[in-house]
Amino acid sequence: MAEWTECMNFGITIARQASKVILEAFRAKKDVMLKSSPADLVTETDQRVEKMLISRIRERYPTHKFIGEESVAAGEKLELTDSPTWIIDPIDGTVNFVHRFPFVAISIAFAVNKQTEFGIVYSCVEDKMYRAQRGGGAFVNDVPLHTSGQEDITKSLVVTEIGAERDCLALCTMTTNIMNLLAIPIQGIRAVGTAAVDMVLVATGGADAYYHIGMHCWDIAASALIVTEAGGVVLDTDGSEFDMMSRKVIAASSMPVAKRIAQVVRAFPCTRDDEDPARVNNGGHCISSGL
Ligand SMILES: O=P(O)(O)OC[C@@]1(O)O[C@H](CO)[C@@H](O)[C@@H]1O
Ligand SMILES: [Mg+2]
Ligand SMILES: [Mg+2]
Repeated sequence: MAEWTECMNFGITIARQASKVILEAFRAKKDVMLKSSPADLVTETDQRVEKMLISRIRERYPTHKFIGEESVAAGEKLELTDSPTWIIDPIDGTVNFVHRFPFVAISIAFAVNKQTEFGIVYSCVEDKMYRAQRGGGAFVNDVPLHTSGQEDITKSLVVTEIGAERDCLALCTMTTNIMNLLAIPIQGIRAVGTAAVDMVLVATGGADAYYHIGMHCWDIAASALIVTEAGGVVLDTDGSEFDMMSRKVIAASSMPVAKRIAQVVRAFPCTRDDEDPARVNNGGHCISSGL
């Protein structure tokens, strides 16, 4: 664990440097481009920040590998090997960034032998640096994090997102999931607009669970470790073992809450992140039957 502390501290330093670029652009006029749907946005700042992060890391660690959201969008192969790999979302919450909705995060995970060794989520506008090292606990601005420990779904506040999909199957599936959870009943549904921040809210105890279908490994690899190091549970939406490439996740305060959500939530068909992009419709989004 201590072996990668120096890497994590470097990641925190460059996340703070990148945040300055994001916050300066946050207030400026933006040129917005579309990716896989009218709600899947990217800006020049996303691309510039990712290039900046990768070049600074590559300069210091020339043998390390990268999985970056915007590099993959530009055609780079998404492959997690046993090599030390930085998994980066330069701006998680680009729709928020474009609208100046004040929740945008830089998400940086670091994996070796396909196991996440540390995760960093920097919520830039809030100036909250969430971090965790495997086996070392989870922190926000150096204050220890603990989940709520809530075991009763009827006393739970659940975070999710509608995501960028706009086809009927995805929208029907996601709204039905929300309706079925509310009918249990749970005490509320919230959506921040960034999967990384949604998930670290579970680590803070401010939310009791987060679930989503359709996000990518770069959105959640860092926050998944932050949740487990804060005493939480991270599973696939079907209740099986979490796999950052599956594009389906439940993060919860406890196993009973996680399992209860897995009983209720249904997923729409989603190609894995590490599947051949040629098999994927909509340029990387989930395949739907187009009902
Ligand atoms: O594209 P971005 O900004 O990096 O990611 C935005 C995001 O957090 O929003 C969606 C939920 O609305 C998730 O699928 C995705 O993780
Ligand atoms: Mg993202
Ligand atoms: Mg992003």
